[in-house]
Amino acid sequence: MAADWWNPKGSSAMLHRLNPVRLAYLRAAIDSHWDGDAAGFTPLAGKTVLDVGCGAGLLAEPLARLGGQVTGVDAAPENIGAAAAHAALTGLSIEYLAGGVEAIAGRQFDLVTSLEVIEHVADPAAFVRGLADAVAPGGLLVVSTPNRTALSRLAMITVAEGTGMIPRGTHDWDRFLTPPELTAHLQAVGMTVSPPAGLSFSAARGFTLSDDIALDYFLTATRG
Ligand SMILES: C[S@@+](CC[C@H](N)C(=O)[O-])C[C@H]1O[C@@H](n2cnc3c(N)ncnc32)[C@H](O)[C@@H]1O
Ligand SMILES: [Mg+2]
Repeated sequence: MAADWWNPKGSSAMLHRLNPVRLAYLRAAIDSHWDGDAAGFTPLAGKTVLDVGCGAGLLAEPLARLGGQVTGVDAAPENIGAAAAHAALTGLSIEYLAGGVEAIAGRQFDLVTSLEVIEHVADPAAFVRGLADAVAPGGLLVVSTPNRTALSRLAMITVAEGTGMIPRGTHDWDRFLTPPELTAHLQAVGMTVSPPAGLSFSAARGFTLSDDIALDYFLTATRG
């Protein structure tokens, strides 16, 4: 699967389709948190960024293009191999490390992202603690994940896995966290959490940012 990551029609097709929408969300979160200029090209200039569960770098690369000094970590070494190979092709300087968040060994970052990862981890409370510990004072954490609803079961398991849009067995619906559950995990480690933003899908418009959090959502949290 590692080599297939950057194929927009391959097994990560869904993540490719999510990318424009989640970059728009991240851009707005970055500009609002650091009071940036929404028209600037490099809102992350001078900022360190950690992307946890980076896969082959689908998000890490655009974050580097926004000016961030980006580190990506992923539990699967073959994904890190694919990520490093792709960054070399595109000429981007990104630090990639295999492992969980512990791979960064106590370092802290201005922006920490972990999109579509926590639904795959065995111990979400411990994972959230690791994310929070990696956020520098004054920093920002952005997480996205599927909600645990009848809609997410239908769309992501029955339809997406049933038709092969997402590889079968990718998701365990019972592990999905609702926004209140994920918010509670973040608050338990001292983070201040903003209300969730929805990532919804319609046949006519594809993926869009919306108030509808039934399918998938973002949470933004700050230290303090
Ligand atoms: C669905 S992919 C998302 C990739 C990327 N964040 C994106 O949205 O394009 C989930 C990734 O999380 C990684 N992963 C799962 N559990 C992890 C953990 N505990 N620490 C770091 N990476 C993890 C997997 O290897 C996989 O690459
Ligand atoms: Mg997932």
